[in-house]
Amino acid sequence: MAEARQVDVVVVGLGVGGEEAAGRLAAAGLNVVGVEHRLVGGECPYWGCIPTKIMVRAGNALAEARRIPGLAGTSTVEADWAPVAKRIRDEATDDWNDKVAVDRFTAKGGTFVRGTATITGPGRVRVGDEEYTARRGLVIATGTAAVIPPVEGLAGTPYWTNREAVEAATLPESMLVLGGGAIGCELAQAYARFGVRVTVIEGSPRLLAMEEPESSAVAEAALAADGVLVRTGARARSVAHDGEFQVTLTDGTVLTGEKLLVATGRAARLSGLGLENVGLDPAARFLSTDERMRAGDGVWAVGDVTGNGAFTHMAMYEADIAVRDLLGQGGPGADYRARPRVTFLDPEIGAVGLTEQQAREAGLNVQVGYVPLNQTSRGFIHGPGNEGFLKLVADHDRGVLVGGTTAGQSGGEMIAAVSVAVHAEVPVSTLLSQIWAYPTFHRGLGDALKALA
Ligand SMILES: Cc1cc2nc3c(=O)[nH]c(=O)nc-3n(C[C@H](O)[C@H](O)[C@H](O)COP(=O)(O)OP(=O)(O)OC[C@H]3O[C@@H](n4cnc5c(N)ncnc54)[C@H](O)[C@@H]3O)c2cc1C
Ligand SMILES: NC(=O)c1ccc[n+]([C@@H]2O[C@H](COP(=O)([O-])OP(=O)(O)OC[C@H]3O[C@@H](n4cnc5c(N)ncnc54)[C@H](O)[C@@H]3O)[C@@H](O)[C@H]2O)c1
Repeated sequence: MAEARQVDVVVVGLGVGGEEAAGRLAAAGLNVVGVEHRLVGGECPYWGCIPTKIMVRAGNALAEARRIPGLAGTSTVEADWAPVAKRIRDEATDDWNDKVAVDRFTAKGGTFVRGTATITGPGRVRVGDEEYTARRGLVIATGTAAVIPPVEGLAGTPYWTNREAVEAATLPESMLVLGGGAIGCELAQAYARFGVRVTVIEGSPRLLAMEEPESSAVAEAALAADGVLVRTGARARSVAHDGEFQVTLTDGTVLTGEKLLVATGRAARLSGLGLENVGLDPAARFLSTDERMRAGDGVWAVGDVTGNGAFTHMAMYEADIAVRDLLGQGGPGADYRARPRVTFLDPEIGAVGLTEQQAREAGLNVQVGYVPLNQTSRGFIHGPGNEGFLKLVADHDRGVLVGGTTAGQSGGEMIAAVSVAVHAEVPVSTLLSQIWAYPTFHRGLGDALKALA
């Protein structure tokens, strides 16, 4: 093996977090090697956020057109997946080619290496026959991969994960979805709106189980309105495939579908990375980090791999903190109190901070303000498609909001106001004196604040 090449930093995995960290460090003048074995940009642009939101946008256009009767005349809607698949292939993913992203990184002065990185010792990384020694340290940004549950018969069948669902040039006639979290729900609704017969099988008693129960109810009603059959509290006992999928539930029910999408969560794959060579536990679920994103001596970790929230904005946020630390620039450390998330259903479900239950479990003196969207002026005006609610969670003792959910049209936009309040700890008394424009959806936040009790 050739002598190890001396550099400043090696970034392992150039998904959202790694690309941001590597690009920023290279632009700052450091000698940076970025290693990626698939596509630079990672899950979000090629199989995650961007293509799935292109599907959601298209599905929402169909749904809105179907709301014309009763509001504005008549409409005839004929769904066609071809423009969606074309946008995903041509505009979003460049036919799953990352040349533009690689060039963007190298133009900043970074060295790109395509391959699988293994950590061989402190500051040392091997990719194929090459070895690199990083003077300042390593950034681990290896993301997560789909978890495939150990259901009898599932392995070996041609099941889909989000990757195949995103790459589909044509749609199946029917699809079973195992898992009713963010991926399962978003893809179920998008596919259903294009005429696919979709069944969601969720093991826990409700969809979007990590969110407010009201969010789960909204999600379930929205999917049902689009013709999706939702089976909650249902576990798959076995899977068989003979041209079509048969999923047998633990209660004996047999569900069939042309495709089976497995959307049962994602996990960091830490074994095989060589973490033991830098004193870290390869059997851990995630890489735990301090407030500077340090996972160990000379090792930083950012993005999904840290387990602090598998969202693109979290990967970008953590990359910024690691970059500042590596460059000795100081600034604020990681603070997860106001972590926002949006499930892109129609209605959109925005959320930030703690749910009511999480706040109670944290021992806070909880107050809740809840307003159904259809009871606000804008909800009334909007009519069809006005499902949703606003829910605020306050810590009465400190007089601040600690969380909130904004479900409805623009729910993902409305959450911004609650995020500011939670992040900046704006006193509830100050928020109560705020002027909210009429007749907006977000004006309902004023009502929810008044309802805090
Ligand atoms: C269907 C779907 C929809 C989503 N929608 C949204 C959304 O709307 N909004 C949102 O905020 N988030 C969304 N997410 C989550 C978002 O995609 C992730 O949070 C984000 O991609 C995390 O970035 P990351 O850099 O941590 O990891 P990744 O993007 O997974 O990148 C990690 C990279 O590391 C590479 N890698 C791994 N191991 C090695 C190795 N040993 N050597 C070299 N390279 C390696 C991988 O190939 C990969 O490119 C979605 C995810 C999915 C699956
Ligand atoms: N809009 C967004 O920001 C967005 C969209 C998609 C994904 N994501 C990110 O990706 C992550 C992964 O998404 P996901 O939907 O795969 O995971 P998830 O953890 O959100 O949901 C997985 C669901 O599958 C269920 N489940 C697990 N095993 C099961 C089984 N054997 N049978 C039936 N149900 C089972 C779980 O109870 C859970 O509800 C999300 O948590 C989120 O961080 C974000």
